[in-house]
Amino acid sequence: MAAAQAPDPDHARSREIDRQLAQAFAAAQTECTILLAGTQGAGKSTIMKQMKIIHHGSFTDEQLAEYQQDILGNGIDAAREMLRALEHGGPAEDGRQKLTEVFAAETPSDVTANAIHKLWTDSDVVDWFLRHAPETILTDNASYFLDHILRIAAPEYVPTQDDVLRARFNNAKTAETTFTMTRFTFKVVDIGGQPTESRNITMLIFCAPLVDYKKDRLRESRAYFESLINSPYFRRTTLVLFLNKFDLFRVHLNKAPMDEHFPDYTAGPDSVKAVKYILWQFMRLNHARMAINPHITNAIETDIRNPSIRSVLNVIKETILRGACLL
Ligand SMILES: Nc1nc2c(ncn2[C@@H]2O[C@H](COP(=O)(O)OP(=O)(O)OP(=O)(O)O)[C@@H](O)[C@H]2O)c(=O)[nH]1
Ligand SMILES: [Mg+2]
Repeated sequence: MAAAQAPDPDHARSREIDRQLAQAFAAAQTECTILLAGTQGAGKSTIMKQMKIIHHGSFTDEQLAEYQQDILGNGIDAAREMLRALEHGGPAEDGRQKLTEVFAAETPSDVTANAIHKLWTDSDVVDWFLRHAPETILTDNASYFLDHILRIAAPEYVPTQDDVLRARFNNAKTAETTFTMTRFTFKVVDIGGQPTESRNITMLIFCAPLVDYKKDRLRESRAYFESLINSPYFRRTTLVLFLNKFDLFRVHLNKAPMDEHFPDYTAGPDSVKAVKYILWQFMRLNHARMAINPHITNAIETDIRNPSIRSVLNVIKETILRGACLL
């Protein structure tokens, strides 16, 4: 039987140094700054909303009520998008004409909502959109707001958490949030599409919308990613890549094959292979050879059985705390 090993004095000393460093670190830096970056519509504000929900609980009724007008605005924008889409050979010319007149005459009202609902549920319109898949023609969650237009236009309407996560707002409401864990305050700042030269950033989360594979916007997203991750300002920053909007991506893949946009892609409509290909497109820009943690995300997911953002955020917090020797 092997003799019990004597404690290694070097190891013990090393642990003690780690402990002292951790204490010094904790005393010196109790605030971690996390930057959220990405091109327009990538999902930064939505991720920030999820962080708020996870750390501060669901929105209060007062907070939800504040979003009422903006969400109705999302419904009206979605209806205008529907009209524009139907202009390209779509059916229901009379219904479209009627809705156009309502828009010209009315501020958003019951009449408007009824006219939108009537056109959106017209059987020819339903068939036409189903043939094309509404998610691929209309932006992001427009079809959700069209489905719910009567509810969100009702005078007594109070937004739900899902409505808030699916809506688009101007950045003023969600540009910064803080939450605490152990001795740390996490300050999350949405820097939008603006490159930053901030120092002492603990983590940079770059958000890339997978659905942009169909547009030049993926190129724009990659260029922004490349400039950030290779910047000397982030040499000591933990880098995270969120490949976001995976739910929409899966729908798009069936209607707009990847190889139509990337001739060298040959793995078909398999969404996992397609994501790996896009991930590779990002990773090959990592000239500075930084460690990058990629995650596939669906930022609107709140279902507890599929806690996409929640589990990713846990990994992120653990990574930060581990970096500070606190775990
Ligand atoms: N279905 C789906 N929609 C998403 C997802 N992430 C974001 N969205 C929606 O995409 C739209 C844009 O998301 P935002 O979070 O406002 O994007 P952003 O990056 O803050 O955009 P800017 O502030 O314009 O730079 C919103 O309607 C979101 O609800 C996702 O993973 N799945
Ligand atoms: Mg935003």
